[in-house]
Amino acid sequence: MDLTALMNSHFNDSVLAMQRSAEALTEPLAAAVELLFATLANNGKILACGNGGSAADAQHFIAELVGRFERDRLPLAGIALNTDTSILTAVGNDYGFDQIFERQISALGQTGDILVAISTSGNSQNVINAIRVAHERDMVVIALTGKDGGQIGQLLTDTDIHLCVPDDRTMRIQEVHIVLLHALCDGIDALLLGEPL
Ligand SMILES: O=C(CO)[C@@H](O)[C@H](O)[C@H](O)[C@H](O)COP(=O)(O)O
Ligand SMILES: [Zn+2]
Repeated sequence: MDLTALMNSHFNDSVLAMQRSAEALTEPLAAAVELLFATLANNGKILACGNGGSAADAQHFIAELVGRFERDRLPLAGIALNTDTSILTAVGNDYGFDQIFERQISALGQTGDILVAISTSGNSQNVINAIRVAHERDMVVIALTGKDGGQIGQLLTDTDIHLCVPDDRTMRIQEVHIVLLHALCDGIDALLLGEPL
């Protein structure tokens, strides 16, 4: 086993995934910034969810809205739906794991809010259910997926934004997702505060 070659392949593969994503996703990413900014300016809020590494990404993104990204600014309205262990265990235990996000959207989501739905496969049932309920609330969805977009890709409407990473490996997709989420934060700050540093 040539571990050095294996480790090196991760850097090379990640660069390739970034390059392919830059070509495919720069325009919808800019549209997503405008949508998020308009929502926040209209007193809407951002709800985000995902499983596993994508749960970490969702809470990372929301922390940078509520706290800050690179520069001081007003706090922005966002909630990560995968962070409250009491809600997750109660809803998971009483209603099922597939409902852990949709129930929170039923409780908190309003027309004019945005759901940021993160799933590398596009096939996580609890994220699919979250999108269905968000649509029932007339919320717009920004979906971060990968592979072929999975069932989530089929579920999105023309008013939603689909950021589907053109790669098949979960880790590569997640690596691009974190760049997308940081770019969204930077874009929001640029519209709020002016040119980035
Ligand atoms: O972080 C990783 C793999 O890199 C895992 O924890 C991964 O997020 C989990 O297997 C998730 O359950 C995958 O869900 P999804 O991205 O397909 O919606
Ligand atoms: Zn991981």
